[in-house]
Amino acid sequence: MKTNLHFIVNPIAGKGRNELSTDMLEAFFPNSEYAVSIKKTEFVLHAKALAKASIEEGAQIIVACGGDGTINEVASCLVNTSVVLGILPMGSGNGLASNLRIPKNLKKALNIIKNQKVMTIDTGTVNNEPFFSNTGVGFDAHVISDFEENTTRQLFSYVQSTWRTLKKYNYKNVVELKYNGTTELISPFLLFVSNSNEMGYKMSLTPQASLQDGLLDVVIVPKLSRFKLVLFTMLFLFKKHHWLKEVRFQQLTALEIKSLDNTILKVQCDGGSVTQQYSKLLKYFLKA
Ligand SMILES: Nc1ncnc2c1ncn2[C@@H]1O[C@H](COP(=O)(O)OP(=O)(O)OP(=O)(O)O)[C@@H](O)[C@H]1O
Repeated sequence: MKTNLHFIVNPIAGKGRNELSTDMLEAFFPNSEYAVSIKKTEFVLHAKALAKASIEEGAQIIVACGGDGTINEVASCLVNTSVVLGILPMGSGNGLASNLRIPKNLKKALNIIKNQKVMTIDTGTVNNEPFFSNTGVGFDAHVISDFEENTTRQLFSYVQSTWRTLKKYNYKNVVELKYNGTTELISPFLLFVSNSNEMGYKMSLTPQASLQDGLLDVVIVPKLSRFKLVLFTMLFLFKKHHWLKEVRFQQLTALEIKSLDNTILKVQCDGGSVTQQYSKLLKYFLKA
């Protein structure tokens, strides 16, 4: 019986203009052994609808071709199913693919799919919405929110968004955190929850995180002085932010973040979808 293999391509991810040639796919996946289907996303969340349709069409492997946002949309539909997720990194940061050591080189990445090297990874949820790489409430969410308004999706756009956010970010929010039997109040600069050891572009707030350890790695950073903010940024670039005493790390399987002043929290989930994810109470869980 032929393997039913579907590719869902986000044409605007990364540098944009992403395409897959049928000829190239046929060379890897001959018609005699595979029934290949290629679908293109046309709008935000389209990958989700296409993945659901592919499952109904009997796909056994669905390949997300894009960045962490595309992977999130496709993989969300595959959790707790027997359908296998494939990844062709075509995004900007490609954090999850990099953590999984999936090369950006198309042919090498296709070889991994062809060899059907399958592994199981942990899945996090925030208010029941799955995430696979990371999510956050705080500075990262505001950077992503600014980034979403950019027309280009490249490293320079992230740098611009980070700079703009640094200038305007304020710390009015007070939130209550509940985890591991502890409750604390914090006015956060950063509350970053990660399953993966990479955010993209080889950068990481949680280099020690593992996709298979059954734990979420959380970085908690309170409001910082301007001097400490610059220091934090410099240290982060060299993965040395743990040198600052204000930076705390936790490993956990459940976390609750509650906005105490009734402010709606801005949330980023796998580097996108900020507008879908505003809430006053966020419940995070890890499903190993
Ligand atoms: N045709 C389209 N037009 C506009 N947006 C789209 C289209 N297809 C998909 N999208 C949206 O593009 C967004 C970005 O996708 P993705 O995260 O995969 O790329 P990226 O941001 O460049 O990469 P990374 O997340 O690795 O940095 C997703 O939120 C997705 O819903």
